[in-house]
Amino acid sequence: MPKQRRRSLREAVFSCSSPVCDGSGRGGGGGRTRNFSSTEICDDQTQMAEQYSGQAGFLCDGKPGRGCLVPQVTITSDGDSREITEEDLEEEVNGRLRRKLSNSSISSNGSSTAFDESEDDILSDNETKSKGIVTLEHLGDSVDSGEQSNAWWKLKTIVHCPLVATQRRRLSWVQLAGHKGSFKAGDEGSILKKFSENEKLCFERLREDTLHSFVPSYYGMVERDGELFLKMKDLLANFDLPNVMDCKMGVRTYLEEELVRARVKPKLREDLYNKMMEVDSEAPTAEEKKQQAVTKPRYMQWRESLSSTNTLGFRIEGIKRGETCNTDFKKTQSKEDVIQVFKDFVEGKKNIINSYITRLEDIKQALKASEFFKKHEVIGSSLLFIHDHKERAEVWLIDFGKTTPLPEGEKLDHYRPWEEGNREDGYLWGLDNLQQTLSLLAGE
Ligand SMILES: O=P(O)(O)O[C@H]1[C@H](O)[C@@H](OP(=O)(O)O)[C@H](OP(=O)(O)O)[C@@H](OP(=O)(O)O)[C@H]1O
Ligand SMILES: Nc1ncnc2c1ncn2[C@@H]1O[C@H](COP(=O)(O)OP(=O)(O)O)[C@@H](O)[C@H]1O
Repeated sequence: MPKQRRRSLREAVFSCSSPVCDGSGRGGGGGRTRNFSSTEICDDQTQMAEQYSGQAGFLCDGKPGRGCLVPQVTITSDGDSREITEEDLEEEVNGRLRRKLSNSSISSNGSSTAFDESEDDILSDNETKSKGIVTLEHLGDSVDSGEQSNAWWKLKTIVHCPLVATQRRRLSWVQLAGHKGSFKAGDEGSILKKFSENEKLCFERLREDTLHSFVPSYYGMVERDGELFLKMKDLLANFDLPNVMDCKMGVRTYLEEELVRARVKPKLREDLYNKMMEVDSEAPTAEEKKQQAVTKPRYMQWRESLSSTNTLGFRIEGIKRGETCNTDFKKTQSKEDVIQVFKDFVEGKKNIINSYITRLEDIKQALKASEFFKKHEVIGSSLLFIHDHKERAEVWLIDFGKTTPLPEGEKLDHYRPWEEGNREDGYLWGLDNLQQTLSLLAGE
């Protein structure tokens, strides 16, 4: 998700093109979240809950032999959370909201369009960098150090505790990709994702689209502790210790405008250079080594060519399987490797593979019928695969932070190869390949 998400509540409220909350009550109404009290869990876990309390969340790391930190969002110090309502509009008019939010960390000079920051504006602080930045120190006790050479990390402390189902669920929420600190726990069955104007608009448009039943329900904007969030259905909520896979779709993972921006005003990124070096110290060119930095498109293109993004039109970002989690798939490129990863993920269970195949076909039909899909460049969006031991299996479309509308009257077919200017994303080509991959697995 792009960094443009930090905008003031004022801008967000006034730029809202449709009613702020859908009024469906699906998200639990008042939006006040429930504190995870340590008295609700067994004594052994009290300390753990306190330790996690207030963290932004755990994130899978992606480094071989480094930790995967699962459920940060599940136990947060709740703070005050409320939905942004029509009343806020009035309060804003009366100038009171600003005072209420005087300690807010939201920037008050956010941009007016979704992606109009210069390269310089993008990501200068650690907090907003994407996965790979992990609050490892907080998970020390739950990581089995005997497995440090293994990309799969156990989450022993977390899942072996004698908790009731809801508590177990809360403790097993996982963020497999994306930006550290993006998510917080919402009230029952919902999660909060850091506000992005662009993603909000997508959610609003998707409500009216054929795709709506394949996208997490959107419950509107909420404000918590002075920060804005999008409230949505927690797709893991109805599963018992689910296995989860994030597959990033498309042949391209950056926006054309990011490319243009990098050309006009290149921003050399040391953090991306370091991420590159961690995977392959031979990857940077001599010049990049000298600069100890790369541009974002260069990094993104390298990630695409290393993984299956360019060759298959999708890539595996991360997996949680049982008690373990792995985001070390940066070099998973060949069809055979991808099949093997899926095979391990579904533990060879045909029912699950078949449910996934059916669901993907339904998704494809919905995409082909979707007005939204025709008119949007879908970049960086993922399919989230979820199943559990009862062999329930679902696939959902998530992450619309970089899904952008085309100019009026233009359409994409999502199959054509990308050339700069045509804005094609290869989404359907990737979906065909994904379906084919699962069919090959089903036929084994
Ligand atoms: O997966 P790794 O190799 O860590 O690279 C990440 C992902 O591509 C992020 O996309 P996503 O959020 O879809 O996972 C992207 O965020 P954007 O979505 O903002 O492009 C990050 O850009 P920066 O956040 O600029 O570092 C980039 O560093
Ligand atoms: N609605 C949801 N329900 C459950 N998990 C989710 C949901 N949305 C996102 N996630 C988890 O969070 C991760 C990152 O989400 P994403 O929207 O891609 O964040 P970002 O915009 O920071 O890239 C996903 O890989 C998935 O594990």
